[in-house]
Amino acid sequence: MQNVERVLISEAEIEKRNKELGELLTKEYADKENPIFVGVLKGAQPFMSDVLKHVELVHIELDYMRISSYKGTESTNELRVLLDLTVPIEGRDVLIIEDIVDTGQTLKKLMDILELRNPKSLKVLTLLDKPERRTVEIEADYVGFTIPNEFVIGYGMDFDEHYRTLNYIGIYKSE
Ligand SMILES: O=P(O)(O)OC[C@H]1O[C@H](OP(=O)(O)OP(=O)(O)O)[C@H](O)[C@@H]1O
Ligand code: HPA
Ligand SMILES: [Mg+2]
Repeated sequence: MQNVERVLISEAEIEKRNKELGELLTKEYADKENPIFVGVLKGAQPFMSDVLKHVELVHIELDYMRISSYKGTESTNELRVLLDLTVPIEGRDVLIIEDIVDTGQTLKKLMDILELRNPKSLKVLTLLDKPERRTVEIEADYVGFTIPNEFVIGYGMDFDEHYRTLNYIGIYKSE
């Protein structure tokens, strides 16, 4: 496929890991009273839907936020909240669901915003973690895969809004 240097994580590997993560979340959130899972749009959408197929709980509320910063392969350092939660999270167990933690700027900003609303707990699930690029100190609680310092596309992740529909994760090849 054009502009895919190579496949980094196949569809089958993603599926296998999603099942493990879903089963883990099922255990972790079974006894929580009023949990809410927050998907970060747009990138986390395919991962969130697929992982939730393996979460065997019916008492979890779902909501979404949208924060955007990337132009091409670089963070603009100008983070904007484009869509906010529709419900209060005070006193609730909140799980942020991300596709990737790269510099960590997006997650840091999101956590700062949500902490101010006094949740009972605030945890993070990310499909991918790219620790080599971190510019702020922040770690996710649950990680699907730790990846090298490469720009990735597919399975929700874009290069200028393209490639999100690939069913695998590839390394982007610039011309
Ligand atoms: O750790 P960081 O360097 O901040 O990068 C990670 C963030 O960047 C991407 O979002 P993006 O701003 O591209 O929005 P999108 O999900 O709509 O593509 C990704 O979905 C994460 O939210
Ligand atoms: O490697 C990446 N690919 C796509 N979007 C991203 N946003 C942060 N890092 C990445
Ligand atoms: Mg993006």
